[in-house]
Amino acid sequence: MNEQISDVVIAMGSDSDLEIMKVAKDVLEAFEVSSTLRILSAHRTPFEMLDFATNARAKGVKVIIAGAGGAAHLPGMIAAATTLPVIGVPVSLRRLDGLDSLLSIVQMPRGVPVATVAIDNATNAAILALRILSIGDKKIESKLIEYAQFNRQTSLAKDAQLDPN
Ligand SMILES: Nc1c(C(=O)O)ncn1[C@@H]1O[C@H](COP(=O)(O)O)[C@@H](O)[C@H]1O
Repeated sequence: MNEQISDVVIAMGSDSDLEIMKVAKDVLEAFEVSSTLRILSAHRTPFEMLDFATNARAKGVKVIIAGAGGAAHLPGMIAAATTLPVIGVPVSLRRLDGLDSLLSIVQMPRGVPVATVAIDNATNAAILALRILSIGDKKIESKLIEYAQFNRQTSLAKDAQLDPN
């Protein structure tokens, strides 16, 4: 088991989610924030998943990103066992196109929130994690401002190219 812990842990239900979830790690890396990838499943490794969620805060984790597909109970079960913020990524599978994952993650009962991003949108999960971390970190805050400026400039350039007249 990987015991190395960063501010952000990116958990996923299976290695088949890795291609989608790895994007969150790449985005965090671009902001110079390290993260730890874990395969944890509420269904297949319930005891390890609960052990992780129960002890995450004490180990220094600040935000948990959790992605899963299908009957995607992982983000909600992690949220049930920690008071840390949990960001859920619905991963799309071949059948049902991710709608099952989305509904499994987003429809949490009152009192146990999972901040759910769009289907397969691990980028937004990372950006939201960075926004949470930026509350206590000026360096991340200024990088987020730069990122928004970059997106603005990119969009303005596309607008200008569309019809230069
Ligand atoms: N939804 C969950 C959970 C869970 O919620 O605990 N554990 C695995 N899975 C999901 O099962 C899908 C298929 O997994 P396999 O490809 O390993 O059969 C994956 O998208 C995974 O997230």
